[in-house]
Amino acid sequence: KLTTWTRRGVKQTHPYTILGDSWRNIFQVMSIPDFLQKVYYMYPNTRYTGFYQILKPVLMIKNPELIKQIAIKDFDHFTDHRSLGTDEDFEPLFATQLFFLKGQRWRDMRALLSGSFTSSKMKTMYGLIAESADHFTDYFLKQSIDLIELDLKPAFTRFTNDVIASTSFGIQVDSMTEPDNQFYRMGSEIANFNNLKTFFKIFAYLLVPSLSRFLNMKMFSKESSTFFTDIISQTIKMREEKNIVRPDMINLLLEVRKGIVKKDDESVTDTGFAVVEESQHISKTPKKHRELTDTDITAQAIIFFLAGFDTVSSAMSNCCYELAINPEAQDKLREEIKSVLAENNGEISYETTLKMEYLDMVVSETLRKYPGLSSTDRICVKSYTIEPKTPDEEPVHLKPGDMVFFPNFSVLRDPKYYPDPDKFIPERFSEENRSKIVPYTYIPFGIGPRACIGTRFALLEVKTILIRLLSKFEVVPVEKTKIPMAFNRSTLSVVSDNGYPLALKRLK
Ligand code: HEM
Repeated sequence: KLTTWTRRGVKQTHPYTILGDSWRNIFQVMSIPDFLQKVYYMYPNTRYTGFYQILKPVLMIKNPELIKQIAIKDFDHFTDHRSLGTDEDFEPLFATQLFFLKGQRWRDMRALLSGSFTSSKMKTMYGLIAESADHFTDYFLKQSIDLIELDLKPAFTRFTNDVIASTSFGIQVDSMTEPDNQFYRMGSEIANFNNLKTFFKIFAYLLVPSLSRFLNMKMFSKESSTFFTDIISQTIKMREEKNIVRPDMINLLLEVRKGIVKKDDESVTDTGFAVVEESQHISKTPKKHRELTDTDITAQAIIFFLAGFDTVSSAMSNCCYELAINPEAQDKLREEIKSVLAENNGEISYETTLKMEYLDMVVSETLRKYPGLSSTDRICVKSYTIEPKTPDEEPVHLKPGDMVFFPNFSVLRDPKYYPDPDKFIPERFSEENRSKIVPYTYIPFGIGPRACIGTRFALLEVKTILIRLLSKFEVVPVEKTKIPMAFNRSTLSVVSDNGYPLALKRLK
């Protein structure tokens, strides 16, 4: 019987012996957000609840102050994410990605990469994002029909694919007009964690890593690893031989490798309320421990792809879904877009994008209702005790290897922090209301030194596409649009189970 948490004095779920609580997700009886809600509300007045991911005991931390304590104040005890069993000598392209690196290796890499995600670096890359957004909008503008019915998610996925191809791999593709291009095919293959084969690979890694190694079961196919490695190494070679400078991520990483540190222009406006500032932990880490190899650069370009492909297209889709079913919010946003553009001679630039306050409120509220990842984990790396705060709590002793879990989705939908949590209310994030948000409850990008590194990039992409789309089209619901949304049961992200059937209505 799985009773680890009961024995440690923690209230726990009622798991099955072999699959723990995961049977609901394995057999897709329940979506992950719905499962989180079930555990979160099982013992309403507790700060934490124990549950089991297959056989692994996991402690769900529900209280925002305790989340802060673990993720920020006592971060040194919880520096890592759960590993998927692969390690550097077995599959370097997977294991050296920032998300999976551990301890000092993670700190060094994060410190090296963080300088590439500042506001002024985003401003430099804005032109590339805007170019892909123009191709995307032109594709629809060229169609001579007034009402284009489509599933918006696959369309946005093609857009985010093209942005990462351009900004992280240095190549230009237009996946709307060339739907079968090789980059999109290979990218979709590595980013698809929902197929049965990948599911069993992950299952095997978690249960018997040695068997996975023995059977040489790698996360990426040989074809896709070779494809991405070749693109990066050819691009690096060409840039070094011909002294080519392109305002993209590869260029920034090559500068890091050469030790070129360009001073950031701190006057550049930031991309939005949801930005997570880089932590002091990271800025204090020495910048140059180990040189970035070509494999390191490829692995990071791949994680930017994996982390930014589905999350960003989901945010765009969820936002358009909400705007379609809340037409007054859509009209208000379009008014703002039109008036800021009129004040700036119709020019859409990095600066004009960030002048749009209601746009920022709409995006912040979208990420509150639909955080890209419904939860995130931390592994205890140094023994730790959660001291009791109430008479019914006992000290909870955590040892290295124990796993804690932040239910981002449930915190962001908790009526204690966000009244009427299922309603889409951008005004929660107006200048005057922001200060009322309870600290450490706005966590769509995670929290602490290990939070998302790409927050600015993600917000800029979402805003860039929304401005273009909404200035030319109205997004409207169609018969198949499901209200309210039911969540997809096979993914960690917070997305609809019947896609995003909507229509783009050309503005007169
Ligand atoms: C709306 C879009 C996005 C959402 C909602 C999102 C959310 C997240 C979350 C929740 C985490 C885990 C944080 C934690 O454990 O506390 C994360 C990590 C990460 N994200 Fe994002 N993300 C988004 C877009 C992006 C983009 C565009 C990039 C890169 C260009 C990116 C790169 C990363 C990386 C590298 C990590 C691992 C950081 C580390 O372990 O140090 N993400 N993201």
